[in-house]
Amino acid sequence: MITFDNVEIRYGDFAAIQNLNLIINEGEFFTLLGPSGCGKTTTLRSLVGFIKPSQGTILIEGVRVNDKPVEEREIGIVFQSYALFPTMNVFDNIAFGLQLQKKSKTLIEQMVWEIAEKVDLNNEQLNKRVSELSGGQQQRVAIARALVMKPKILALDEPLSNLDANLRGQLRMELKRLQREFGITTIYVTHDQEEALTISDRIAVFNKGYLEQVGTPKEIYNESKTEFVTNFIGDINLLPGNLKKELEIDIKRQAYIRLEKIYLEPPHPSPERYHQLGVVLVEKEYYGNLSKYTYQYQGDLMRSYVIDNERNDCAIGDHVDIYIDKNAILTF
Ligand SMILES: Nc1ncnc2c1ncn2[C@@H]1O[C@H](COP(=O)(O)OP(=O)(O)OP(=O)(O)O)[C@@H](O)[C@H]1O
Repeated sequence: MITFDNVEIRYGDFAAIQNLNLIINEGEFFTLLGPSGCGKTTTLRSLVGFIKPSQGTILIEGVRVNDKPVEEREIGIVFQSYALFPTMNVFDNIAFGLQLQKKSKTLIEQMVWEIAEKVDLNNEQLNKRVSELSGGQQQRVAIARALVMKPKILALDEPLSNLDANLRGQLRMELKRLQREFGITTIYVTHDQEEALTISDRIAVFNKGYLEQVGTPKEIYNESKTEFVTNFIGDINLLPGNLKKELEIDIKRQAYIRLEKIYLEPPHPSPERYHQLGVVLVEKEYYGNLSKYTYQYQGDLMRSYVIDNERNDCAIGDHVDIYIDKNAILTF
C-alpha cells in the first residue's frame, strides 16, 4: 500500500501539489490523470524519490520514505527522461540493473530471457541495438528493464505518448495484461482520459495541484464529483437555461448531460425517465461506427452520439424529437 498523507510539494515558492491525501492499494493499476501542469508527474516523482515533499509523509507499506534514496525504494521506473542506452544492445539494457547487483551470468541470462518473452521481445531483437528498434519495441525494452528487477511498484510516466494511436492501444492492453500477471502495484501518469479509463483500476484526477476525485473509471465518468472532472472526462453538453427551466432544475446551477445519454428513440419503455424535446438537426459528424449529431433547441446547441443505422439516418434541417435521460443529468 502507498500512502500520501497531507503531502505538499514545492518548486521554490510555487506549490505544485497541495494537501494531497491518497491511498493506493496493493496490486492496483492506479492512474494519475489531469491536464498539463496539474502536478501528476510531480506526484509520481515524489513517490519514486526524485523530489522530496516540503510537507507531509509518503509511506510505502507503512514505512516513511520521504528521505529514502531512489535506489532503496524498489520501484521500477519507466519515464521518458529515464532513457535506454541507445548504443547498447537490448539484452544489455535489460540486464543493466542485474549486472550492477553482480548477479551471476547464468542467472542474468535466465532472468532477461524470461522477461523478454513476457514482453514479446524475441532473441533476434535482444541482440539488436536499441536505436535499431521501433518506438513500440523500445517501450517494451523499457518496461522489461524495469520489471526484471522484480520491483514492488512500477512507476510509468506517459510511456506510450510518442506512439501512434493503434500501437498505443495495443501496448496499453499488453501493459494491463503484464500488470495483472505480475500483480504489481502500478502507478501510471497520463493526460489521455481514454487511456486512463481503459487501463485503470482506479483513477485520481488532478487540477492545478489539487486532487479533484479518486474513483473507478465508471465512477469518474458517470458520477463525476466536481464540475472540473465532469468537463475533463469525455464529451458533455451544458444544459441551456430554457431546458433547465423545462426540467425544473435550479437556473443558478450548472447542469450537464453526456452525449450518449440523449437518444433519438427512448431505449426503455419508461417514458417518465426521458424528457422529450423537439429540435432541429443542424450538423452531423461521421465517425464510422457512430455519428455525432448537433441539434438546435431555441437558439442553443446540444449534441448526441447516434449509432449509425438506417433508422437513425436523419438529414440536416430535419425536425426530430430527442429524448434526454433525466437520471443522467449531473448538476453542480
Ligand atoms: N523543476 C521544476 N521547477 C519549477 N517548476 C516546476 C518544475 N517541474 C514542474 N514544475 C511546475 O509544477 C507544475 C506541475 O508540473 P508537473 O510536471 O507535475 O505537471 P504534469 O501534470 O505532469 O504536466 P505534464 O502533463 O505537462 O507533464 C507545473 O506548473 C510546472 O510548471
